[in-house]
Amino acid sequence: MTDPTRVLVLNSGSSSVKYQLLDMRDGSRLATGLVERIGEQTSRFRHTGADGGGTREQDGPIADHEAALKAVAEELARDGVGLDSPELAAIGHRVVHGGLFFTEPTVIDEAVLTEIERLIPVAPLHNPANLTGIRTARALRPDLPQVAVFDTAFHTTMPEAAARYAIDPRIADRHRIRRYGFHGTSHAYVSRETARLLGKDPSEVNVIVLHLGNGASASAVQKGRCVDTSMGLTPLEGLVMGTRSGDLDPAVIFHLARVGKMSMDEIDTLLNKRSGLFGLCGDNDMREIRRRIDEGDEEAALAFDIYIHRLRKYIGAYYAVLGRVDAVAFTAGVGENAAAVREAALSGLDGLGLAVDGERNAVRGDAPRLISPEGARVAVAVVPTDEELEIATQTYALVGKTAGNTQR
Ligand SMILES: Nc1ncnc2c1ncn2[C@@H]1O[C@H](COP(=O)(O)OP(=O)(O)O)[C@@H](O)[C@H]1O
Ligand SMILES: CC(=O)OP(=O)(O)O
Ligand SMILES: [Mg+2]
Repeated sequence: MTDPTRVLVLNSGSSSVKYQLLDMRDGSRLATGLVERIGEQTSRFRHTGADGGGTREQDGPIADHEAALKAVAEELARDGVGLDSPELAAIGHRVVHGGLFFTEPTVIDEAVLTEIERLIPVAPLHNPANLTGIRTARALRPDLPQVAVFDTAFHTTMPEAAARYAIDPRIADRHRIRRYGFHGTSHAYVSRETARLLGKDPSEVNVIVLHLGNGASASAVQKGRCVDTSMGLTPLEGLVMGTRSGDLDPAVIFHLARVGKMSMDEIDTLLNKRSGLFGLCGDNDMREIRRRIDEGDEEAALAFDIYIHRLRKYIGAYYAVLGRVDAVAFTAGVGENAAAVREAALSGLDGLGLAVDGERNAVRGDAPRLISPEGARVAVAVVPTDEELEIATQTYALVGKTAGNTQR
């Protein structure tokens, strides 16, 4: 029998599961899908078969991540590519928080599960969902290698000056408080693809990557290595996000507790789930915000301005961190689709060699592309991220290695 060549990737988020089944011989997608709003009455499940065909949708409550994964397994089986398939080589899981311990993709065993569990206090929205994904998949296919690919891994190269907070290091170390950074799989993939777009090796270029999805983060990548990123101990720090505040004076928390009489849990929920664009104007979808701005809505316009102001500050900061910048790359849902965000983020920065060409910026598409004017000192690019492909690639490489199989 030939070696199995398929990898299933599970990206279990706080309230969603995204998945892709890939054939690693050519990277083709045999199935993709998304379960959204898990735990609510209005859950939605969209499954798409090979070559983007045979999309099936289901609406209705899906109680938890375990139920979601079982539904995913059933849909895959209906397409004849179920988890029992002998062609499946491994399952790759996105794990958001890997602390400092995990710097590489890792085959999951009991000790790895224990460590991921130990990190729950610093990733309460994400790690429990990731663990459920792993445990459910293991129960369905106990014989199959399961690999964890960590959001934090790419950022473990950050120098101490960038990774440490200015607090007593003994207290910081005791509680493992430092800046870990997230979305690393995306920052790694996009910085590499940006170098490729420029026709260079990643070791030759400095890139500022702006991952603007529902969660959003920026990173400074120097010659292929991350030297700074905007998320910290948890995915709350940094940019203004869909529902997260990003940076604020930590004293806001004391003030809300002492003067506002809010509990720690209430403040946590406020800053993680009821802030950012949503907290500012009641919408977290950039499409809706742009639509409201076009209709003259001032609340939406201010939310947009606050979002852009923060983004510009990080671009300037990472310019200084890197010293020389070869490219700025926009990625994820907002970065790939919202031309208005890209234009506003870089307007008036010609002095830094940064500019966006209006016509190029208006072009839509799935391919990496330049949006800076011809001959610009710094390339500005839209580079679609593909966390699932990157996780599959890393998973397959590791499983091949582990099995002593160097064939790719
Ligand atoms: N055509 C579009 N124009 C502007 N924003 C968009 C568009 N499509 C998606 N988005 C934004 O992308 C966000 C989702 O980004 P995504 O990277 O998929 O996030 P996540 O992986 O965190 O769920 C949406 O909330 C929306 O704000
Ligand atoms: C780490 C993080 O913020 O992830 P997401 O954008 O998927 O919520
Ligand atoms: Mg995302």
